[in-house]
Amino acid sequence: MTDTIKLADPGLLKNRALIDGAWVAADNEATFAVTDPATGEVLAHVASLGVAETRRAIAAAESAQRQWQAKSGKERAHILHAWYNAILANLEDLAVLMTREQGKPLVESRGEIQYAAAFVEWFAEEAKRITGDVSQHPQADKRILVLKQAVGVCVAITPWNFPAAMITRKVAPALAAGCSIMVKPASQTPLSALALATLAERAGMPRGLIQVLTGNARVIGGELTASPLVRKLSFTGSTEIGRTLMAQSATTIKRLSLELGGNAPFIVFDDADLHAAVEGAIAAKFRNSGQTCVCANRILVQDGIYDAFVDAFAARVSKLHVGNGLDPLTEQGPLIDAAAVAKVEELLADAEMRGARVATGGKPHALGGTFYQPTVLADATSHMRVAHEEIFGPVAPVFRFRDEAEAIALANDTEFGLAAYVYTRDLGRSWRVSEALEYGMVGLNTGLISNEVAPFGGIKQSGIGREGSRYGIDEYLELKYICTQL
Ligand SMILES: NC(=O)C1=CN([C@@H]2O[C@H](COP(=O)(O)OP(=O)(O)OC[C@H]3O[C@@H](n4cnc5c(N)ncnc54)[C@H](OP(=O)(O)O)[C@@H]3O)[C@@H](O)[C@H]2O)C=CC1
Ligand SMILES: O=C(O)[C@H](O)CS(=O)(=O)O
Repeated sequence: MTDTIKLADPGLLKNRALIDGAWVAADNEATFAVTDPATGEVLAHVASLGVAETRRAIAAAESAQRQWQAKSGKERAHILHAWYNAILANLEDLAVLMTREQGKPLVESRGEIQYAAAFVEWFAEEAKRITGDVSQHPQADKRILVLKQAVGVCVAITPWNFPAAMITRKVAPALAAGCSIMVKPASQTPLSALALATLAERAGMPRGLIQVLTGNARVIGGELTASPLVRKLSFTGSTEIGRTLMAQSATTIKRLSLELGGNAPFIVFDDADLHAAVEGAIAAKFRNSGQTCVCANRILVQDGIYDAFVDAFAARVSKLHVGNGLDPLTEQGPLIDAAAVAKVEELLADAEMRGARVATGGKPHALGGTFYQPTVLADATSHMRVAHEEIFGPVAPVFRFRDEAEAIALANDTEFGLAAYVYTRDLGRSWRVSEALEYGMVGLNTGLISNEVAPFGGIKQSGIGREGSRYGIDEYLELKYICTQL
């Protein structure tokens, strides 16, 4: 373990996986490197588990789950609240760890830790409110009872862009429902998951209930999806991998929650508040340097306000401060890796070849590495790849539209259906457009829609199920119907 990460509590920096309450190296001692995307420094060499370790984890998960589901919701809530408090008590260390391994500005990392903790707090409360019902039977001498019971052994496979929130958004409802869960974090950002699991241990979480399996995704994922003991998979990541995991889970008919890719339209009508729309577009596009699934991927602006919007938006974007996430002035960190930069460059070249105009940015940043200039592209059209592919970087293509009908048609012209945003001050239009948009989530005059109380998720090829909110715990519960003779 290198000493490049300075934490108040060095015990939070783990490079071993967590199996059945033990911090273990791989059986063959294999490791993989975790690097700082801003500097290229190697932060840690983390255990790279294989099949045998994964099978041991599955056995431990089954045993732990049987004991855990026998506890009351109140008992489960008590431990979840302790975990919530432990996360907040170590917020600064967790934020520094995240910025080092993922690159986002420290202020965003702090925000994500609070967001991650909020899911633990929310589902600690939900744990005590799992109810069923008793109904009349068609026959007077019988009764219908409906219980909600834990799904059982669960798996979470999570992405690098939100290394803490995507863990607790799955682990918290699973534990609240009485499940056990094995987490396979992204190999680029495992340190946050390992730190969260360390805090869960300290909070009194029983051994084997949360396990963190680091290493080769295909090997570990293959074992987890093949096992009939695993009853549920919750995945956040690309649609491509979501399809793979869905297919692998079909053999054993697992329950699935899939949070996949997006292609969010950000629609600005002539009657919108221009300043609010520009600020909303900044928030929706450039959070995490554009590396979120709900980022505005296409900015659609009505003809009457188009030029004024592009000028104001480009002026604002040109002032975004790019730098190392540890620098308090930084508003835009590096992209996660060179492949992400290459993808952005490819999409930009295609757009410019097909007539887009760079209003600001458009090149790798002078800092080098994976830093990229926040970019606004004017005169974007549906003939360009940026109209149909998830950019996952700090590039905002701005498209024109004439009227409401065209805006809705353009917005819905995609296989994705995660998030959409609408800026208008017309009440009727806000209802008509929100209802017509084929998306799981709509931001009305706001560019920030994510919180623990809202049902987060998409339709079409953006996924299945909802996370957070009072609906999120149902993903980890089964209904049991009991018919009783009086
Ligand atoms: N809808 C949503 O909420 C979100 C969607 N996304 C989408 O994910 C993409 C970017 O995130 P990214 O992490 O690159 O997505 P990936 O789908 O590549 O990876 C996500 C996770 O899946 C794992 N994984 C990759 N291949 C396999 C496999 N064959 N079997 C099992 N697990 C596998 C990865 O492990 P490893 O790192 O070891 O390869 C990682 O932990 C974008 O498309 C983005 O839109 C991202 C975040 C949120
Ligand atoms: O991984 C993501 O992109 C997150 O789901 C986005 S959010 O929940 O932070 O909005």
